[in-house]
Amino acid sequence: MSELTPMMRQYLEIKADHPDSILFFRLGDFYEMFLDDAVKASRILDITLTSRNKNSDGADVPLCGVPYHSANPYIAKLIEAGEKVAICEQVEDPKSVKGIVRREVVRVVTPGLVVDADCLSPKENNYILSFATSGEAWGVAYLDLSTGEFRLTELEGSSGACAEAACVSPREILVPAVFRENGSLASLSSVTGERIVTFVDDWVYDADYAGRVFRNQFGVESPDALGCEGFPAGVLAAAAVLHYLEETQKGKAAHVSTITPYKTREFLVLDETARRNLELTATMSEGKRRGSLLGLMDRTVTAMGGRKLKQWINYPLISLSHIKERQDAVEELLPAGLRGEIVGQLTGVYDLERLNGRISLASASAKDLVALRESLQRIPSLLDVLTSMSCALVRSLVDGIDPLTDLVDLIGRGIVENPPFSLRDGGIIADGYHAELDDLRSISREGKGYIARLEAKERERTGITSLKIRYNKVFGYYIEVTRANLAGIPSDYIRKQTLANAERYITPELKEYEEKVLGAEERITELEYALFQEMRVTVAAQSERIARTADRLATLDVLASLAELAHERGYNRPVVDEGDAIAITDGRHPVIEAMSLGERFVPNDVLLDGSENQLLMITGPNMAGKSTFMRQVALIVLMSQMGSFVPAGEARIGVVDRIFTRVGAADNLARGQSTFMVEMTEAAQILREATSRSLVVLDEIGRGTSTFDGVSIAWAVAEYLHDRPDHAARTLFATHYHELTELAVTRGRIKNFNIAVREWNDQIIFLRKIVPGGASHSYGIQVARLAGLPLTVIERAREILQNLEKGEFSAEGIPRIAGSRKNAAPKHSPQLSLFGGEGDRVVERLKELNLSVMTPLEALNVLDELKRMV
Ligand SMILES: Nc1ncnc2c1ncn2[C@@H]1O[C@H](COP(=O)(O)OP(=O)(O)OP(=O)(O)O)[C@@H](O)[C@H]1O
Repeated sequence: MSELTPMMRQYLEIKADHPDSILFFRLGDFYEMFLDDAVKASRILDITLTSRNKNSDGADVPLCGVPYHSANPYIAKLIEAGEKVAICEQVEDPKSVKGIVRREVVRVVTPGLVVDADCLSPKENNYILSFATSGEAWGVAYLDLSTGEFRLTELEGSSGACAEAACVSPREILVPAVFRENGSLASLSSVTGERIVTFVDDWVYDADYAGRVFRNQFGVESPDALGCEGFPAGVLAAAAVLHYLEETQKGKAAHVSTITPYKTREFLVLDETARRNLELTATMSEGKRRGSLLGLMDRTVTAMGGRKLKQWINYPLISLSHIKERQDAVEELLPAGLRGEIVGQLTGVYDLERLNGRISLASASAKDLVALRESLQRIPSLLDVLTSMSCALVRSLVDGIDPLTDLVDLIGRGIVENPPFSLRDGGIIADGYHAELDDLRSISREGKGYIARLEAKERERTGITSLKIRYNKVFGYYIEVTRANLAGIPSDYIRKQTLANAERYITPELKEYEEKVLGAEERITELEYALFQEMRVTVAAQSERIARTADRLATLDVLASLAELAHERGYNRPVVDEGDAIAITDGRHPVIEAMSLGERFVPNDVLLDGSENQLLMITGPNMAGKSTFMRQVALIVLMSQMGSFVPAGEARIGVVDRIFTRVGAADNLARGQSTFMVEMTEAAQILREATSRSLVVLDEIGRGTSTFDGVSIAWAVAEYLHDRPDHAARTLFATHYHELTELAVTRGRIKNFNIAVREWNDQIIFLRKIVPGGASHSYGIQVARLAGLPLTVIERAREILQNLEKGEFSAEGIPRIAGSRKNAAPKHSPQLSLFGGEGDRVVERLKELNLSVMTPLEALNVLDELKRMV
C-alpha cells in the first residue's frame, strides 16, 4: 500500500468495504472504475478500457469511466446485468482542500433496490425479499424501495415460504449466511435459482437487534406496535431488509414509513402452480403479460393502479364484506359518464409512489417535483366528482385522499414551469421565490446588458465595426479584432492571444464587470441548487401523506378499471356467499372469449356443490374444450373474489379458500423431476391440503404414465376426493379414460359430463357445449387428422383401433392390435404363443375333433391322450 499513489490507496481502502459491488469512484466530472471492476464494467457497458500510471510492480492499472452527469443509463445497464454499484462521491469541495479530497460511498444501488425510472417497468413492482426462520416458522418480508411498500408474513416450512416468494417474484433475495451450511438454501432453489442472492451476516437475525432497527426506521416502541406480534420470523426477515437498506442507502429511506403484516390464509390461496396454470399474470408459454388474465383486465390509467391490480389478482379476498364493498364500488362506477370524469382526472396523475420514493431518497429532479405538483392539482376536481358517490369503499377513499395544497403551493411558487433535467446549471427556481436569488439575477442580467453596451462603445471609439466582445472558459470576456483592423487598436488594450487572422484583448474595465457577472452566475447556480434541495427535504417530510393519497388513488384506478372492463365486455355481478355451491350460468373464459379466434365463444353452465355435484367427471374428445371450461370456472371464482364482475350471465360463488390445479404437462427438469413426477407431486399436495372450501381442477391426471397405471391412479384419486366427507373439495376432473365414468354409478356425489361433438362425414364438429353424461369416443384420430398427421398413419391408426376395440387374439395367439389387412401377420413368435411346443400339438388335436359325432367313451379316451401329451 505504501508505494501506491495516495488516491489509489484511498480507492483500495473504500473498495475493501464493498468487495461485491462495482465501485464508481468520483474523480472530477467522471466516475472512474479501476482494476477488476474496470475490466468487468467495460465489458458489460461496452466502453473503452484504458490503463493508468503503473503499479509499483510495473503492471498497468486497468481503468474505465463514465461522465457523472450521464451516469444513470450506465448504472441501469450494470444493474440489468445483475451487478451492484457503489457510488463513491467527493464529500469535500476540491477547491478548499489541499491534497486529496475525502470520498465516501453515499449509496449502493442493487437490483432489488433500484429507484431510477430507467431501471423499472411502470406497472411492475421491484421487490427485494428476505427469508428468515424462527423455530419452525419461516418469515418472508419484501420491500419495493421505489414505492415504499413493505410487507411481511409467516409460513410453515420452506415450501410455503417458496410459494409466497414465487408469487412476489422479487428481483433480489436476502438470505442468512448460515443457510449456505445448514441446507436451507437448497430448499429455496426454486426461487433463488435464477435470482440475485445476497447473504446477510447471521448476527443480524436477532430479536433485540430487530427491535432496534424497527425503532430507527418506523419510530415505534416495538414491532408489536405495527401489528407484528405473532410474526417473530417475519420480523427477523424484515429487520434484515432494514439492515441492508441502512448499509446501502445510508439512512435516506424515510418513505419506508410502515410495514404491513398479513396472513396468507386471509386471502384465497393460489400456489405457484395454480398461478402459472391459470395464466394469471403471465402466459405459460412465453411468460408475457399480454394474453394473461392481468393483460385482459388491465384498464388502469396510472402506473400505481396497474401495480395494485396485479396485487388484487395475486391476492383475491375471502372476506365476504370486503368483496361486497369492492363490488358495490364497481357497480356505482359502471355509468360511463361518472367513470369518464374520474378516469379523466386520474390520467393526469403521475406515479406518485415512485415520485415519493425518489424525493425521499434525494434522487428526485426538479421535473419530478413539477410532476408531483401537476398530479396533486388534479385532486380537487377528482374529489368534486367523488363526493357524489355513496358506496362505503369510495367514501373511505375520499377520507384518505389529501389534496396536499401546501405542497402544490410550495412547488408552484418555487419551481419554474418547465425546469431542466440538470440540477447544477440553474434555471430551476422561479422568480420571486427568494430575494437574494432575484438580486443576483438582476446583477447578472444588467452585467450582460453592460457588456453589450461596452461593445457598441468600443466600436465607436476605435471605428472598428467588426470588433466583438466574446467569451470563453479560458479567458473569460475578451475583445476580438481582425488582423486587417489592428491599426486602430487603442493603447489601453492588453493583448491576450494571437490567432491566425485576429488578436484578442482585454481591458481593466471589461475584467471588472466580468467578475461581477460571472461571480453572480456562479452564486446563482449554487443558490438554486441549495434552494431546490431544501424544498425536496420539505416535501420529503410529507412522504406519509403522499403515500396514503397515492394508495387511495391507485385503489380508485383499479375500481374504475374493473368497471370499465365489466361495461366493455358485458360482465355481471356475482353473488359471493357462504354456501357451498358454485353455480354459473352462461360462463365464458375471459381471455379466450376476448381473442378473436374466428369462432364464437360458446357459454356454458356449471353447478358444483358439497352434495350431489361435488366432483364433475368431464370426458369428451380432444380439442373439445375441457381445459377451457375448467379454467373458466376457476377464473370466474377468482375474479368474483377479487371484487370484479365476471364473464357469466349469473354466478353464485360459495367462497373458495384455495384453488388447486393440476393441468397439462410441465417438466421441471431444472429441478431434476420428470413430467410424471411433477404431476404426482402436485396431486399429492392437492390430496393432502384441499378442504371442503377448496376448488380442485384436475386435467388428465395420470396421463404421464402407462394406460393401466394411469387409469388406476386417476380412479383412486377421484375416489379419495369423493370419499372424505369432511374434506370433500369441489372438483372438476377431466379425463380421457372413459372407464372413470363408471364411478358415478357407485359414488353419489360424482356426476358425468361431456363436451358435445357431432360426427359428420367422418369429420368432427365441436359444439363446445357441456352436457350431462359420459362421452362415448375420444375422436383422437380425427383430431390427429385435423392436425395434419400423414394419411397413411391415420389409416393405420384406425385399423389398430378397430382391432383393439374387438379385443381379440389371432390364431397364433398374437393380440390383434398388431394385425393388418394389408401387411402379412408377423412371423410366429415363441413368446407370444399360448403354450409353445407340446401345447401347439394339443391345440391342433383339439381342432381336429368333431364333438357332434363322438360318444362319451371316445371323448374320455381323447381326454386321456391329451392329458398324456401335456
Ligand atoms: N366454449 C368454447 N367456445 C369456443 N371455442 C372454444 C370453447 N372452448 C374451447 N374452445 C376452443 O377450443 C380450443 C381447445 O380447447 P381445450 O384446450 O380446452 O380442449 P381440450 O378438450 O382440453 O383438449 P385436450 O383434451 O386435447 O387437452 C381452445 O383453444 C379454444 O380455442
